[in-house]
Amino acid sequence: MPLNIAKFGGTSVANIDAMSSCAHVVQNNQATRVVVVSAAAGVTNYLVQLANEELTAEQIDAVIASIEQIEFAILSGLDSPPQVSVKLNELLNLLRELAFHEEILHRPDLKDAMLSLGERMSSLLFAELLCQKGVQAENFDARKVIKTDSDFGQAAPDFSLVASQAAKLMKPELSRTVLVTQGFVGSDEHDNTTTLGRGGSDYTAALLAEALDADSCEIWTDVIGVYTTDPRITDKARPLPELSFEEAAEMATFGAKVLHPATMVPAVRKNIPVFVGSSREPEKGGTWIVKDCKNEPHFRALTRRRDQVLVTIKTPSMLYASGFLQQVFGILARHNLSVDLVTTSEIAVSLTIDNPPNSVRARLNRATIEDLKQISDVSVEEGYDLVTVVGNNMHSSAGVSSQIFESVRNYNLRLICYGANPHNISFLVASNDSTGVVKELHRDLFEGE
Ligand SMILES: Nc1ncnc2c1ncn2[C@@H]1O[C@H](COP(=O)(O)OP(=O)(O)O)[C@@H](O)[C@H]1O
Ligand SMILES: N[C@@H](CC(=O)OP(=O)(O)O)C(=O)O
Repeated sequence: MPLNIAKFGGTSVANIDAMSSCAHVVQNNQATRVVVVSAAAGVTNYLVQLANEELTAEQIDAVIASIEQIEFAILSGLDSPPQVSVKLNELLNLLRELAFHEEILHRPDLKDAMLSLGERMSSLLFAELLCQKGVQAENFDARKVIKTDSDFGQAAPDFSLVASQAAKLMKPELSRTVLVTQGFVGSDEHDNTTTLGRGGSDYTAALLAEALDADSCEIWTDVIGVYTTDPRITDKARPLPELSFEEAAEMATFGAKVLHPATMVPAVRKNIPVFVGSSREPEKGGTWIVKDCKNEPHFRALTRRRDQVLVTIKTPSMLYASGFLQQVFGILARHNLSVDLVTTSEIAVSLTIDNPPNSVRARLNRATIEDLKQISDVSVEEGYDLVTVVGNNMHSSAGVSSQIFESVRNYNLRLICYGANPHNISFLVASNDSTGVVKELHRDLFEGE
């Protein structure tokens, strides 16, 4: 019997109507035996607020009330037995306890316990909805299987442990019941709750697909596939029927929010096709992400990643010196920052760092800058976005770069990264320009066909 893992994102489980569409999707595919759900849309943002912001008691109450409103609205749409509302209230009590915990702003373990609650509530409610629709389904605690390190907020899974736990605890159940589990959530060796980073439910689905040797992994969301660019940027964007693993990984890494950047890693390891489609309009089909595509166009898609910070580190002692870059990257690694673009000159190195709001962990912080200042002059510029052209053989084909640069000739490109791999060309532009840059590129590279 083939096995499919279906993941439903936040907008797909935002309310009872959206959840009902997801239930249909599950019912229509007998192979779907594992369902991964995200928190209802908006809930994780509220939880991040409670975990990271200094709020008054009234403000905390107001945020909790907003979460309760979302969860109770779903509950009221269910014809649910009393034990579901008892369990939901237990989770909400835990939320209240953590929100008012005096150490919540300083303890990453408590933050992750809090952040997990959105997924724990939605999986409870979705499992119940499936049962009411006549599907034999059970809520399953992902923390028993998604074993990770203790890097709270961005925990890394231990693949072999995930595989052995899934084989032991999930596989034997699948002939009996559909398991509805939480995306984004795991646990470390001491059974502390961990989370995989924002958007991490896609990653959970791919990890379980790998661990359970699934035949496919479906990512159900609010768009009918992966588009040539974010359809919110231009209504000319069009869905792609097919993408390669490499192209999808580049798109995810460089900002296509529809997929978490790590999603493709387990899929590639086991060559598992990944489908992206809309849970509201499943009949419209979607994008299949596969190992080998029928064609490999130079230009496949455009992505934009917002909230980039440009850090320039400048020191005359870099001239003819060795070991300076090592020092810089050592400091960034100590502060857990990952760098995207890097350019160097004789006495300066510029690099970009992701600095999104609503991140689980503070990204660029004062302490990092202070440490960098110990070895050099540092300037920090905010207000940039990274625009990336994703495609194939871009570094080895004549005319590719001239087409791109001709298209954006009226914009100031602050930093360009070209040819580090054959699948992308990236440049940093002022945030105010990025919509225009993507639209122009889209028109010139994708709308003439
Ligand atoms: N290339 C792209 N193709 C499709 N959607 C994209 C792309 N880039 C960004 N997106 C955005 O990703 C959104 C879906 O991701 P997300 O909001 O995280 O969904 P979910 O809550 O289902 O996980 C879409 O609504 C769309 O605006
Ligand atoms: N709820 C988590 C994990 C996630 O993947 O959500 P979504 O599938 O809605 O992007 C978040 O908001 O980050």
